[in-house]
Amino acid sequence: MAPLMNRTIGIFMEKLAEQHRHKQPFDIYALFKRFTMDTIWSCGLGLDTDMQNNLNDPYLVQSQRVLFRYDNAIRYWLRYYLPITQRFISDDPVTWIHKQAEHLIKKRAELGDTNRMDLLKLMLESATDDDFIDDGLGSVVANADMDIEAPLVRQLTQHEIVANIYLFMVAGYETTSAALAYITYVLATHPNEQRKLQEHIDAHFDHNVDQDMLSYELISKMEYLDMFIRETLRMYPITESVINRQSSEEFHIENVGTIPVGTIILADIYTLHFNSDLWGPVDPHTFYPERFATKRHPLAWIPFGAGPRTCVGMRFALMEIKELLVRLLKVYSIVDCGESTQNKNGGVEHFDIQNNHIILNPAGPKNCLYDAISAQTNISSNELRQRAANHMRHNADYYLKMMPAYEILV
Ligand code: HEM
Repeated sequence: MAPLMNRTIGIFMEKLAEQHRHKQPFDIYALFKRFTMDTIWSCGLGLDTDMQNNLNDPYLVQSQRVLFRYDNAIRYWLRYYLPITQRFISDDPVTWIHKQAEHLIKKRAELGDTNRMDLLKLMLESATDDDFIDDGLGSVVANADMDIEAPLVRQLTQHEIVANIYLFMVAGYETTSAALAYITYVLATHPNEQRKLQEHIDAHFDHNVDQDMLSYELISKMEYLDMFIRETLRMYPITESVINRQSSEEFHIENVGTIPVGTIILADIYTLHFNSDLWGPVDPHTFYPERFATKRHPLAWIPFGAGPRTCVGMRFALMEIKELLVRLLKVYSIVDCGESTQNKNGGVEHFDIQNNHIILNPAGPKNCLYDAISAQTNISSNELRQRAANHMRHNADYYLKMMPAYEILV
């Protein structure tokens, strides 16, 4: 997969260089989104897309529409209740992607064995021609005799491969680009930590020799880089409402009460990630990557979830983020353009960290999360921030008591 990712990172660096030539602040989050979409289609699904150059790329357009839920809901409603509108309304994006996925599988099968190592190839290698596999694992009813992990011999039907292609696209695009945006935000607002990270990268990299991707082995040895990303995801977890489970049996928690069967339990990730007992002695509100050098509770950090249903793309996402950051920070520095953009004399010289520096508009929490939700609802982003803060306060005590139960459940 490395050469495939190298290609999309290469294009990203070209786009960055183009922006750099303008010497103007810009929104790097938009570039991250195109980069992650390009990477997931290319490394995961075997297409040589060029979404970073071509904003009209149909895969980019349709994939982004999938994520715009209200648009889809209205489309569905119209097509269902007013069939006459079907002629005028284009296919919904989900169907479009499913059709493309079927086409991709067929094309790959016709090509036979190729050298291209991507997710699709791995899935096809474990495919079966059967339409349905009755292994009992599709059942939602808990079964004491059932293994938690699927047996290794388990094969994938064509339908499952199509569904997985779709799932990877949805799960792997916005998450990773938002993570990159938060990291950029932290870099811009913590110049000392940024310098430290750049020195760390320089120490592992020979600038004169290494132009391409770092090997998996080398990048795995870069501990500070790893801690930097983990600390960012601790403070800015992307998917705070995704990690939930349903209790399959009744259980009791001291000082809380009895939790009935079927209760949906949502992990309150903010409370967990900002708990000073779990993350001290340095204040959890301080950005301090070195806190990861100390061994913590195994469930204290869960931006990718936990247990058998943990994020399957975690390693991929971390690798993608690391490779991109190494390339980016080798050449550029990220500069907060908040006040400096207001300065008519230019703030560039002021932040002379490396020879080749750039002002980027860091897409921080403001840009990434609340504004995106706000755009899809009628709730202002300030109101959403307020609600999130209240939610965190309200849940703090309760969640702490829930922790041991959560440990059992995952
Ligand atoms: C920074 C990036 C990412 C974050 C923060 C993230 C986070 C998560 C979280 C919290 C879950 C739910 C886990 C649970 O309930 O315990 C999840 C599930 C999942 N993620 Fe990710 N993810 C990221 C990147 C990716 C990527 C790049 C892919 C695909 C290549 C991916 C594919 C999936 C899939 C398929 C699931 C469902 C797993 C299952 O239910 O068995 N994710 N992710």
